[in-house]
Amino acid sequence: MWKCGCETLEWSVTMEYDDDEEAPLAVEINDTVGRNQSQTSDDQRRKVVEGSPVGVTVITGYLGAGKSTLVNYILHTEHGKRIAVILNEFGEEIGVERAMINEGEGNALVEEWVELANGCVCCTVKHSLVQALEQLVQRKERLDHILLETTGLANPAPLASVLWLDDQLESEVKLDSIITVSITLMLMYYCKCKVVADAKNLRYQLQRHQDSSSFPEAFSQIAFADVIILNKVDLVSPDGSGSVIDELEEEIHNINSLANIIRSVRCQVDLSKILNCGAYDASKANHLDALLEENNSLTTKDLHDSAVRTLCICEPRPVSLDKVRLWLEEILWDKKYNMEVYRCKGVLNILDSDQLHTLQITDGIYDDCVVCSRISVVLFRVSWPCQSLNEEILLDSFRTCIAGAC
Ligand SMILES: Nc1nc2c(ncn2[C@@H]2O[C@H](COP(=O)(O)OP(=O)(O)OP(=O)(O)O)[C@@H](O)[C@H]2O)c(=O)[nH]1
Repeated sequence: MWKCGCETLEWSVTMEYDDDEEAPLAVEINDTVGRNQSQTSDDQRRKVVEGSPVGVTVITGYLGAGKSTLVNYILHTEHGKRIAVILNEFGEEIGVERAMINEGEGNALVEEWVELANGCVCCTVKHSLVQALEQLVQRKERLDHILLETTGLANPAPLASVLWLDDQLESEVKLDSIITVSITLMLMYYCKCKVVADAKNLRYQLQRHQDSSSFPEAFSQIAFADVIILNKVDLVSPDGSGSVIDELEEEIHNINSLANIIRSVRCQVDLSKILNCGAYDASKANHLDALLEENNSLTTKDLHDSAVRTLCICEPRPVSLDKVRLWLEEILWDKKYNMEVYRCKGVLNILDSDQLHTLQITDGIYDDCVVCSRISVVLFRVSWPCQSLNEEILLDSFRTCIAGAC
């Protein structure tokens, strides 16, 4: 991790994975939120505490696929479960993910939040994940389920081995399922070649990954999934049907014949199909063993697409929303600085506004919305192929968004 700060503008660029692990941040316990949601009787609760381990659902999916949208949907849906959420981010943009999940009406009903920053949960902060799980299971009488949202670049294999094979943990937590959220219409920037991965191109992209020895994220996320949510079908066909999507499903099944594929818009899926799946019973052991074997030879570097880099800009001074929009327009659509941005998300501290603004850009589609009150720091996350990265230009140009700046 390379970091630079000046008096008024702090920023950091994640150049490569940091070996130094940090303990999980702020395990926060909310005594009231979610309580009245539980419909489990005391007897049932005792049984849970004494007997069954807490189920963990791992939510993976490429950058911007809809992982937070899914977590958000689960947390805002009536299911009577008391859920803890573990969030993982590459950089220091802790708070951005959580703001995205709390988007919409009211706060999400969460028993506990654990935030794992400064690295990817599948490699550099794997140990922190184990610590976080250990802390959570100590309070398992308060919990029915744990959701683990990974970064968009996480490879599920190391997580599967931690959750499924760790003897220390296996009596207390249990891998319930790995859910991969896939973007039906996807823009991929991969090395020097730009691939528009609509249904047709996704096949090319997957084939490419299948043939490569590096077994990168998008492919492994599909290979390891128990459930694949084929999200954003609205961007391909209005009613989520059609031969293009059928073919795409077929391709996915060629990679992972066991996965259950669910088409969705905004991850609105039947929760009974994704929670308490018990996907890792004995019958799946051989399949998982084979996949884990395939991943064993990989190093940390192999786990990730080295063409993707992340920049996080933190600015404590309020910014002008109009100027931010203009700034983004120039970068994303006018290509003023000749950069190819794949994903951008942020929380904005807007001048004279006591509301929290989030912004989201995936595949060139812009979303901004007001979610709730008060924020003191602006956070951005931008990922793009490293050959076009120019941090200084981005940072300098972002300064023009500060309210009052010329
Ligand atoms: N059109 C459309 N947009 C969607 C759908 N699902 C999610 N989105 C939008 O896609 C953007 C990214 O969604 P997120 O849930 O933040 O994606 P993510 O996978 O958590 O993103 P990262 O954590 O950055 O990898 C947001 O602007 C969502 O509102 C969908 O089904 N259709």
